[in-house]
Amino acid sequence: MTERIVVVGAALFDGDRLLAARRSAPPELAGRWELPGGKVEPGETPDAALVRELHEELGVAAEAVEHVPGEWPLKPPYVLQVWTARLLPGSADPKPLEDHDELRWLAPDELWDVDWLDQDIPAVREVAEVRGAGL
Ligand SMILES: Nc1nc2c([nH]c(=O)n2[C@H]2C[C@H](O)[C@@H](COP(=O)(O)OP(=O)(O)OP(=O)(O)O)O2)c(=O)[nH]1
Repeated sequence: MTERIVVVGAALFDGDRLLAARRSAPPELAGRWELPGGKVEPGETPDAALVRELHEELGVAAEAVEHVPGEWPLKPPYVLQVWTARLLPGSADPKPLEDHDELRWLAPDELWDVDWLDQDIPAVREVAEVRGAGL
């Protein structure tokens, strides 16, 4: 049995704009853009992990909204799952506190203006589809 560890990525929306985060580490990922998030810890639900990671990495209070169908392989044993998310009323604005050195809110026509990690491209495409479908 191979071990499988879920990494949750947040498709954090403000209206129709999606937050993209530029990684500052490790060297092989630095400079590329991703959905903020991280590894689900043992005993933790993915949506709780997402709320925790968004607080640690961006300093925001957010909630998971919907699971985006699909699962994308990362470097084994990791797999990426994605939830849409939104900021709670009164949350601070996101800041790149940990793991990232720049953030961008992308309008729908700017979705492909950043250099996403290769493995995030199919996930972002799926996010765009479910949002287009009115999720
Ligand atoms: N968070 C996140 N990680 C991703 C994405 N795409 C992708 O390949 N990864 C990779 C980068 C890392 O190797 C791994 C997640 O690591 P992480 O550094 O974000 O997770 P973490 O905060 O829990 O890490 P740690 O420092 O506590 O170990 O998944 C993505 O869209 N979001």
